[in-house]
Amino acid sequence: MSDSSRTVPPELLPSEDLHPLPMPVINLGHLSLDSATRYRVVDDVAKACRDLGYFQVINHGISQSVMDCALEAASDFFKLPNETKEKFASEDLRRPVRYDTSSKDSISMSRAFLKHYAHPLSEWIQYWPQQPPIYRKYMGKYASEVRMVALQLMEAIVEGLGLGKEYLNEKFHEGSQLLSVNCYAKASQSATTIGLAPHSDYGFLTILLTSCGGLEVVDPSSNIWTRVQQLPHALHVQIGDHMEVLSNGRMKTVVHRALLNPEEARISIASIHGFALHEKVTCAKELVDEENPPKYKESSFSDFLDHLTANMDNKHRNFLESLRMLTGAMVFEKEDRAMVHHHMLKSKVSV
Ligand SMILES: O=C(O)CCC(=O)C(=O)O
Ligand SMILES: [Fe+2]
Repeated sequence: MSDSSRTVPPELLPSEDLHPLPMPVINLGHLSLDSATRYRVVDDVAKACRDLGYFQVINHGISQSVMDCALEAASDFFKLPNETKEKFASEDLRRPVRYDTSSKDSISMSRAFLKHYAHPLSEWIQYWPQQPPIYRKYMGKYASEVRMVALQLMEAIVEGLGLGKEYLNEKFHEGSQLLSVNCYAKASQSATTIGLAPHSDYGFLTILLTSCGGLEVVDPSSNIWTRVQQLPHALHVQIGDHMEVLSNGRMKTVVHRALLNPEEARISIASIHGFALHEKVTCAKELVDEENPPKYKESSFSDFLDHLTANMDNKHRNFLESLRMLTGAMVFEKEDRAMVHHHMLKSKVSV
């Protein structure tokens, strides 16, 4: 990418439609086969996380009908009358359930979303919408199954980082799961095609289920927006801010956005996995040495929520940047990363 492109506003950067970059595909079922096969899959996951930060998983154990039912429950929720949905409207980021329409964000006008916690399910499900009647059952089933996928992936990722399969296992099991359930209008010719502005997710891992295309990710080697082409039955997985911190920068958070689909309205369900609310995430001490000093300050999910609240009016300041520790040796890397964060101007970090 030439230097001049650094001045182009991110929303005007073209998507790499003609030459979609290869998307690694991980067969999750192979993680539980013999140790040589597992080793190869762990290696593939580690490579995908280091080189790109995103990949797709197939053979993940969630049936198509469970995925379809979750999408149907979400779609039916957004069809409810506004008065019903707005009962969940709140500015308070710590509410168990929040409904909003993003209309305060200047470039995200066409998205409505519902966010709620999902783990432990028995604690949170009582707050979820009771309408449509299928919502709790279908979304609950998907939430618990997708959490199992996230736990298997976390094991593989920490193993791939050389930390061992059991690393932080208990904390991941006790961790939080946040569902971000999004509904985007069909693109109309007069309006902007951006549904959700560029941002990164705060957690370790996001697993995304969508009804049709619209997600784009920044390819880290070219800094070009890349359209994600979802394989049938696959789930899209991407690294979040806290994985960049844990891996001490070996893995990078993924900047992504959602465009409106010109053919149909779109539903997406992002399942974001992190530690429990007050549990601090630090750079793994095993990945810190003289050559690799810690690059980020410790932080928790709760710190992230505080950061969002404090920066409501300053969307230029993203969470990960606020954690970055600047020492002389890191100035280079900071410059290197400047382009990626350039994509996030005007962005909203996503809860
Ligand atoms: O709708 C999508 O494809 C992305 C959703 C997303 O990034 C989020 O909810 O954080
Ligand atoms: Fe996101």
